[in-house]
Amino acid sequence: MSKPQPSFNMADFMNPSGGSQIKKEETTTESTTAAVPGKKGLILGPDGKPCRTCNSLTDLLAAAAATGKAPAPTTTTTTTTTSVTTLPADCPPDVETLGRHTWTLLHSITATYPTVATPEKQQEMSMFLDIFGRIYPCWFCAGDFRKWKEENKPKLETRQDFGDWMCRAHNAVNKKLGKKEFDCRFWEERWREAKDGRCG
Ligand SMILES: Cc1cc2nc3c(=O)[nH]c(=O)nc-3n(C[C@H](O)[C@H](O)[C@H](O)COP(=O)(O)OP(=O)(O)OC[C@H]3O[C@@H](n4cnc5c(N)ncnc54)[C@H](O)[C@@H]3O)c2cc1C
Repeated sequence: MSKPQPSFNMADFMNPSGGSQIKKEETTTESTTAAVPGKKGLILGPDGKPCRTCNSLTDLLAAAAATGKAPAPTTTTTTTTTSVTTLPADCPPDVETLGRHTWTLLHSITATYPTVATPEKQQEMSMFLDIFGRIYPCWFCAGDFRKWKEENKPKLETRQDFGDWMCRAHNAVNKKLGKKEFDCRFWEERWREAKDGRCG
């Protein structure tokens, strides 16, 4: 069966408005061009096409709208005070949706980790983190995660240590994106044992 042909030119997808995503230099061998610091435009994947899981929906839609291939992005007010551009639920994830769901998985893994882990469990988790850093679908996010992990060796002896380590890993990304850092004293309350009745 033949592969579907792309219905766009690469130049069509250079984002004229720049956008909010951090554009990172290539950090892995499997990645490609275009993501040069200071250069405006969508981040490309290994196939030379815009990488959906590396760009925000806002940027993807703005680029598509600029070429008349999609309507201009709309914003929706969520239950918080934040206005966000939202995807229909059956669309593939952008960098933000993928990130949000992945952090839920990663913090939930730490929250259910043994209080004191056996050497085997620690080895298993170490392998998981290595593989995660290689396969995460946003290639430059994965590269930065690997670099951070190299400089901050995973602490896998206890749940408390591992949860705190993951919280600091997440904060490194928050900091990079200019977001507020989370107070890691409260990671367990956030991801394991909510203190008030709202969470059941
Ligand atoms: C490994 C990894 C690397 C990433 N790298 C990039 C990147 O380079 N560029 C990019 O644009 N996006 C990146 N992302 C996505 C980014 O981190 C966010 O997930 C995305 O921007 C959506 O953010 P959010 O504000 O909804 O909350 P998220 O950051 O997704 O957080 C979800 C929830 O986790 C809680 N939380 C926040 N910080 C912490 C913490 N430190 N510890 C515990 N709980 C916390 C809060 O309750 C928050 O609502 C990455 C994601 C992952 C998993």
